[in-house]
Amino acid sequence: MSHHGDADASGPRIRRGPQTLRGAAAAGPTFDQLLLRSDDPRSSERQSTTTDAWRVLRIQGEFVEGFGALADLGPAISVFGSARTGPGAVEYEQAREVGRRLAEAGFSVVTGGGPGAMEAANRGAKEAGGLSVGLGIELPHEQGMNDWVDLGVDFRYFFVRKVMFLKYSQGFVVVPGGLGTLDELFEALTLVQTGKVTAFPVVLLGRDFWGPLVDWIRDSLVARGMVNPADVSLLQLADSPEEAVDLVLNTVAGGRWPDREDWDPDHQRLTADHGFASGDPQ
Ligand SMILES: C/C(=C\CNc1ncnc2c1ncn2[C@@H]1O[C@H](COP(=O)(O)O)[C@@H](O)[C@H]1O)CO
Repeated sequence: MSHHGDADASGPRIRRGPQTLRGAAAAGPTFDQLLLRSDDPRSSERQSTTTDAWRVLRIQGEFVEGFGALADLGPAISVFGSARTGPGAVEYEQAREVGRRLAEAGFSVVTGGGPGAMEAANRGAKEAGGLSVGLGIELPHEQGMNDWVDLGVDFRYFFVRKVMFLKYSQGFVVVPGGLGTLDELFEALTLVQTGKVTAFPVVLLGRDFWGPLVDWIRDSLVARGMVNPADVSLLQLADSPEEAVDLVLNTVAGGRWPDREDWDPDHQRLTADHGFASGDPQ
């Protein structure tokens, strides 16, 4: 699907679930906006209950579709990063190289299916002959799945989509990004920290970009007792695509990362000596 020509005389194109809409047909809220609004003018208690009940079924259907589409994916790494990093930018080329190296190592590459770093990682994977996966999201005025996705699944709900990233990936490479990237990064870290998932490697590519965030976590959050020092070691910093891919794949392949034995149930956190083979995140 090309991105070109989306905005013409009839206005920008948006997607609502399986529908692609323009102009008058695109008026009105998205499914996410309807779900999350608290001031729905149409909602008597009965209508609201009925509507939400149907939404639950739609959400259920989205899980079923996602699980069905991805069940046979095999080894996969997710790449998160800015939707706004354009071709030619250093970060775009780095994400592309990450996608390429992961594919060459036999891993499927999973992204949010959008533009920027997502497109770059999908592109690298496809160029290397790997399976390039996009978990798209319905957004107002979204541009649609990028051209480099081979297996694309669209979601209406961010939270359903996040489950798919976490369920079907053995690790994460995170390239520079904004709020969406931070959301995905911290979702993964929180689930590891709280023992909701078996831990997996999280590699941050770009020491200049991510270093200050890791410093802040250690110097402020750890220093104030809000984060266990061991949790900081869940993050691994890399300077190059090669290093990022090596770190994530070494950890997946043979590294020892936290499992249930490293979980301290009394304190609801990882023990400090779990031996995560991450190297120094500083
Ligand atoms: C803003 C633009 C396009 C938005 N399209 C997106 N499509 C798919 N996934 C997206 C999109 N925007 C954000 N995401 C998800 O969040 C991460 C990037 O967000 P950030 O705020 O840019 O860091 C990314 O990993 C996606 O999963 C085009 O102008």
